Amino acid sequence: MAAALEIQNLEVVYQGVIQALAGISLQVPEGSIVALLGANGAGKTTTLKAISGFLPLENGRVTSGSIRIGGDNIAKLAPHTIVRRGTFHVREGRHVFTDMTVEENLVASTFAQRSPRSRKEAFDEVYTFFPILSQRRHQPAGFLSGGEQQMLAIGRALVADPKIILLDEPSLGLAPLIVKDIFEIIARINREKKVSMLLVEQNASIALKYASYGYVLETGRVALEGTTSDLGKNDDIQKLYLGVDTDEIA
Ligand SMILES: Nc1ncnc2c1ncn2[C@@H]1O[C@H](COP(=O)(O)OP(=O)(O)OP(=O)(O)O)[C@@H](O)[C@H]1O
Repeated sequence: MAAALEIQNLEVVYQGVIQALAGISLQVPEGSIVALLGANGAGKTTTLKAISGFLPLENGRVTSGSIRIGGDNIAKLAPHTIVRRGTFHVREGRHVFTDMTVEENLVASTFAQRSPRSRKEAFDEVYTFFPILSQRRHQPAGFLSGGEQQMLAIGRALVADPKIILLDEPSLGLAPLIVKDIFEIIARINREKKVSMLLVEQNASIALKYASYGYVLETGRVALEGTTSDLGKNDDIQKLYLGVDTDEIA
């Protein structure tokens, strides 16, 4: 299967000295959901920022390696060019414009729209996936619950009609039932719109459930990779990420 995203030997350095990624390689096949797991500071968010072109904003730099989207190396492109080519980064912490209404937040994403469809069509699609946003469309986004803000953050990505969405910790700080609802919709977007996803999650059990393949990062390197069904059976993953006491089971 063709790759929506292919990273080879990627190295990233912040402030000229802090090496955050020390040569990682990974692939997201077209139409798939791939999980990126790892402890705090392993380099997950840095990987997403390298793809979306955000590193220079934090004095970070790709020092070596390639990031290919649809075959083209985008490692040196500016963020607005990358998003217009179909890669949308839904950042950790539900970045929405809190003083703007739900619909104004969607309008703010139209600069990145790839398809010629009208705003109305794009917004109606968001409201079909997230009906609660339609009810709240004229309210300031700051009045939404955490779960609704996460839905809006994903809705803003949908407006752009991306080929691939980079999702950074969509479950963070949300109640388990809301997390399940949001992931069911993420899975529908992936299935129905064939949008590929690279998913960073601390919640390994949910990531392994919805992704088909996963990579585990450790201090800037890929320590382990495999299908999510294999990773779910791995002793280290069970101990470190799923809270299973494998010694006790044995
Ligand atoms: N803006 C920055 N300036 C300097 N160092 C940074 C910056 N952002 C991240 N780092 C460092 O790069 C490494 C990787 O950080 P990163 O945020 O990518 O990890 P992570 O796996 O996403 O962790 P978390 O789960 O805590 O978000 C860490 O050592 C971190 O301290």
